Amino acid sequence: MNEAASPLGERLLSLIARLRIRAPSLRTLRTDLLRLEAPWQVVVMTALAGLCGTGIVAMLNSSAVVEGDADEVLWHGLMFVVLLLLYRGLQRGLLRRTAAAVEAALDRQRTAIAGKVLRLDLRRFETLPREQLQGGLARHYATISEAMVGILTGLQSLVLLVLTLGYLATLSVMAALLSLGVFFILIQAYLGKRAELAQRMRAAAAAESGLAGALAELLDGFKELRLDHRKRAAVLDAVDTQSTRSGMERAVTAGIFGDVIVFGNSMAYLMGGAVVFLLPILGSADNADLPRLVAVVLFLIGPMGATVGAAKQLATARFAINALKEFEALLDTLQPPEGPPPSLPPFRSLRADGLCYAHRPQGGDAAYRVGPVSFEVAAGEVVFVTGGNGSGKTTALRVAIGLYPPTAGRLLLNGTPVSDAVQEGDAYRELFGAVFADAYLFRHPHGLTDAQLPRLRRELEGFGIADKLPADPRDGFDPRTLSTGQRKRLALALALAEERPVLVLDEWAADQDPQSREAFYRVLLPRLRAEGKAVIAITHDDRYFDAADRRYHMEDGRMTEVPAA
Ligand SMILES: Nc1ncnc2c1ncn2[C@@H]1O[C@H](COP(=O)(O)OP(=O)(O)OP(=O)(O)O)[C@@H](O)[C@H]1O
Repeated sequence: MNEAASPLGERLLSLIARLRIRAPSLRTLRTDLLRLEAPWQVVVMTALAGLCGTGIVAMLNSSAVVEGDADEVLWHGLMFVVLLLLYRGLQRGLLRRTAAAVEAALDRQRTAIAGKVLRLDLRRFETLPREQLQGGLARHYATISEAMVGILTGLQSLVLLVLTLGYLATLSVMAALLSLGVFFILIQAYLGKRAELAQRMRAAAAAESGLAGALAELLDGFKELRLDHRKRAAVLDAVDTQSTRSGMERAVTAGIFGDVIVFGNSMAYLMGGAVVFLLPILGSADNADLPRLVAVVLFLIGPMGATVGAAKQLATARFAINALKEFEALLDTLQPPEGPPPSLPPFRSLRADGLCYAHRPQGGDAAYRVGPVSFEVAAGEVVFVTGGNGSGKTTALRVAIGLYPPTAGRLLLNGTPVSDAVQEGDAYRELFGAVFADAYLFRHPHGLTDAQLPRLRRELEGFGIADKLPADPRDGFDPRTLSTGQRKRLALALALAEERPVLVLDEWAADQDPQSREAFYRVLLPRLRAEGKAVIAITHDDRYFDAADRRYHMEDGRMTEVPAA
């Protein structure tokens, strides 16, 4: 579609992000318009719609209608119908076109941000708060979409307001000046509340994040909560506290907006009052003109209300657009350098030589250190990594397979040191097929080629779970319909089907029944060895330590080689 190539949506979003309501002066108005680079199609259509709207008022209010000249009335009536149709067509076109363009821009923005999140390395990804990720990938877009129609209608109303004021000036300059004065008072009232509004919106966003955290506990811990009424009460209490806080913040924000809107409405009536009661005193209008002037002023009330009402949507959308911008800027600072994808020689061996790594919370001291870690594995070898809970096995392997960057030491591939650029590249990480202890299963066999599907089927049959998946796994499956052990089998079958030279397994057999565990150590591992795979397996199964060619033991983050059996 045309929209995809057009930057209209992006320009509208940028316009909204930068749109500031401030005390108007000709100088700021001019620089604003230049800086905003408002898309000309939208400007032209808005101006035309505004002209039509003003024309409608002029027709309704023409002296001919007031004086009852039949021919003129007919002519003005026809003009009225034409203008009304035009006005409706332009408004509809404008709303549809701009809404579609903004949605397309939001779609592109979300895809770009998701791409940037996916390029992050694991260490940096883990530093991003969950709420910020949810906002940057989902919540803010909905907020902007919902605010869009109100903002666009408000912008149209503002143009209509200005043009109708111009029309009013042709009837009575003093009446137009009085109305303009009232409008300025209204803008000043909004400006007086702006700082408080911004502060309240930030507080509401923080409260919303707290609520999202409490709700995540309610959903993720549902099973545990079903078993314990005290836990349920505690979680409900947390949800209630956060929900009340969030609701209060929103109510205060709505109250401030409400004040502005109510003030705006009364100001609009004040405009009518000023014209009726002040103009004759100021001697600027004949009493005969007053009904026409009042009619125009009353007509201004609608657009004025819509313009003031749009201020809330504008502030909300601006807040969300700026939050997205900040999130994207943060992602940009965390992006790894783009290097040419290095091609690697066929895998023969991998050696870790004194690798070290420190878990470091953002800006803080190292929370936990792993290292030095040294081990070796070659094609056709099985090595085990053993050690107590928290001794650093998982972390050590994450460093070795390129998920965490080492702070010291080096990796050697086929005896050649692996450069930082290679270690950070996809080609290095794609040497490894992995089943993590908390393996995540996608609903489709992403990444598997057609040629790899027959192997997947064979492995699924070998694990006795072929009937749990559709005949063609590309049709998708629901991992929740599998037991814990079956999920691990599916994860291993998928990893085997990928045919990567090194297989990394984190306590894979821990969830398996005794027969499957026996088959894993006595049948599968020898088969993989015979296929020429290198296998690195973390295990606590001391009964089967003899199934490895070598065993490395970890204690307090340090790794040493010990006899396999
Ligand atoms: N993201 C993190 N930030 C800070 N510390 C962490 C992080 N991940 C792990 N740790 C710490 O690193 C240490 C090693 O964890 P690791 O998961 O590597 O242990 P493990 O030997 O695999 O344990 P287990 O056998 O229980 O799986 C633990 O003390 C853990 O608290």
